[in-house]
Amino acid sequence: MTEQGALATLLAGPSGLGTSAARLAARLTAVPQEAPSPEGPGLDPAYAYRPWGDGSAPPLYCPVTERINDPLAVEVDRRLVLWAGECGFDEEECEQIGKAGFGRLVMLAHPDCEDPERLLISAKLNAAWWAADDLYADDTSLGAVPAELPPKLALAMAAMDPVPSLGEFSRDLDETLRNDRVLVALRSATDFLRRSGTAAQVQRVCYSTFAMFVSWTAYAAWRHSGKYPPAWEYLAARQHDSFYTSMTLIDVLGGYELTSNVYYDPRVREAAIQAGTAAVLVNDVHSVTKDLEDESPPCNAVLLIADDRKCTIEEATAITVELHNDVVRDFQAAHEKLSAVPSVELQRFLRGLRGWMGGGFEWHSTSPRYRTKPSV
Ligand SMILES: CC(C)=CCC/C(C)=C(\C)COP(=O)(O)OP(=O)(O)O
Repeated sequence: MTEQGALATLLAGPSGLGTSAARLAARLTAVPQEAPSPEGPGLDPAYAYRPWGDGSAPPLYCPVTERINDPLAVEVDRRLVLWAGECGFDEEECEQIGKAGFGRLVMLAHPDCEDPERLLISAKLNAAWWAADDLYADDTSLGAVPAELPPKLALAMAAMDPVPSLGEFSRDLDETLRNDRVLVALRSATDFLRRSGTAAQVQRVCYSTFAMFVSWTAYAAWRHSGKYPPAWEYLAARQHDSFYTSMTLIDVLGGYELTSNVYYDPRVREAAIQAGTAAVLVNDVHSVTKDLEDESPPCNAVLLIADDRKCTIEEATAITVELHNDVVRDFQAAHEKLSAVPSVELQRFLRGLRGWMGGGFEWHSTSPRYRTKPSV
């Protein structure tokens, strides 16, 4: 099969109702594959076993970090904090946003973007998502109340994806959208994305955010009832509440577009969800101490596995690391398979997913947000 044929095969998809998944799978396996490396996938120099935390847990198998440019991170964070103030966050909140280093996160996670203003697209959206996550969903000390979350998220959707006017019924909505700093941030960040992204890219960001919100409401129900779920159920929700949402911006920041039919091709989507899930498991292993400090701890893979298996946090951490490492290996294999497809945009995007994981690891390892408080 020619390389053009491989792309056509990838994009052709099933041809009608009743076409079985097996037929699609057969087509995809027809994509010519590179001979597997005799050393095995683990020795790809783009990946490494990376120690993390205090070094006592097993290392995370993770892509290496492609770029560390501290002056660029400082500049993105400077612009981000100014924007946060314009959205209505107070001085202390702006300081917290600056300290967390969401600008540094995007510098690390989008190695193919040099422009601080373009990086700001991702920095603003990530900061706005985290503000909603902390203030509405997770952090009891910041006023998050599980029973109040769903209606807040409905308004968050209206902020990102403006609804047409309904005359007098829009007045209160408009006022609320102007006066709540989280909603202002979500609206402003999405408007900023609209200046550079195509309609399809913007809507893709909105809808993946809304899917993430559904998972947040599941966590809220579990916290409200005090009936925490088994780990498998949490992980099913976590796959739609992952850094996949942040990764929807990879091509926007790279200055190209992965067209929707390629972006949503099941093979590409699977690889993207694997990357997002792996990256968010890195978040869960780094968040354990922070989450345990909450009087009603948010859901976290390590804590739920410990509860399920009646094991220690250390044992549950090791299980979570192993799960993460398997997901990364699955992503690596998917990337290798798709590397035969002759699409410059697809290849850049897949590399972008890998780069995001490598940057996300570095950020979690260094952000004060996940630094455990020194014991006194
Ligand atoms: C908030 C955001 C950037 C969304 C994408 C990834 C995601 C859902 C999170 C990192 C939020 O998860 P979590 O609440 O566990 O994060 P923290 O541990 O509070 O940083």
